[in-house]
Amino acid sequence: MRFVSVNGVTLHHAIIGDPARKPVLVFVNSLGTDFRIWHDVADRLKEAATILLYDMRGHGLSALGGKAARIEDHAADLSGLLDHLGVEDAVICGLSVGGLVAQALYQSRPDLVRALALCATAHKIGTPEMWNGRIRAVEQGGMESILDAVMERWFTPAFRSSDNAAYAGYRTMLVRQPVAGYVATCAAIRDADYTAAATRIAVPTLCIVGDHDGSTPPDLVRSTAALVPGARFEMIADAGHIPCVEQPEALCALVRSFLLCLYQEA
Ligand SMILES: O=C(O)CCC(=O)CC(=O)O
Repeated sequence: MRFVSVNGVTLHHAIIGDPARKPVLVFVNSLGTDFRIWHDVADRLKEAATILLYDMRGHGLSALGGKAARIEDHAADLSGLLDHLGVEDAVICGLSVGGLVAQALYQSRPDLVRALALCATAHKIGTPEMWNGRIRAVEQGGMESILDAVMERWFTPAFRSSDNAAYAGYRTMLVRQPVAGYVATCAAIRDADYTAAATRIAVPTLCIVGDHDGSTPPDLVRSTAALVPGARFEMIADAGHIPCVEQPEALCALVRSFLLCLYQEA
């Protein structure tokens, strides 16, 4: 467990392996989660890559930061963290809003990005009306008020069984995220549109989605892949919005073969 101050924000992160060793694989969490969602994936991929995990500001043990952060501010946090660690070229795997941050990082600091693994994410997520409604609900009723609806988008019915302890754990993860961090990140997603930027991505890109994803459905992720020149699209069976939790083995197989192609070519 490590902490560093970047752009005046304390970021909680963890490194598995030596950051000087390639490839470095960075995982960026989704809205309402923290880097523990990557545990099963990191464990499986630690032989293939050095792994960097961090909590986006306003989530997990990272600080909220002093102002309403846009996706570009989150990308600046990530570039600051990579600069601090001396990582010069990394594969960025971002889940949902984490994938928006990955796209923003590529826009602002393409020198840091060897490739993109865009997981359950898109060039644009949701509508302003949807995000404003979500923000209002959380401000008025707290995280509990959205819990059941979020879980239906995140996980398949099979995972949402009452005797699944992991399901209970991820419910707790969501309700324990700070309201201020959650709301600020909803606003950042609402205001982000990488449609034009996606057409200018010139690094290898893998777009992945779960077949039961209720937050960024397969057709949306497929349309993002179609915007990015040469991007590959893959769908994982029996997974909702958080395939790193529900189907870590399938996700790892895709990421492992992506890494293999990248570093064999180099
Ligand atoms: O997961 C994200 O980062 C944003 C997409 C979303 O709305 C997730 C959810 O359904 O709560």
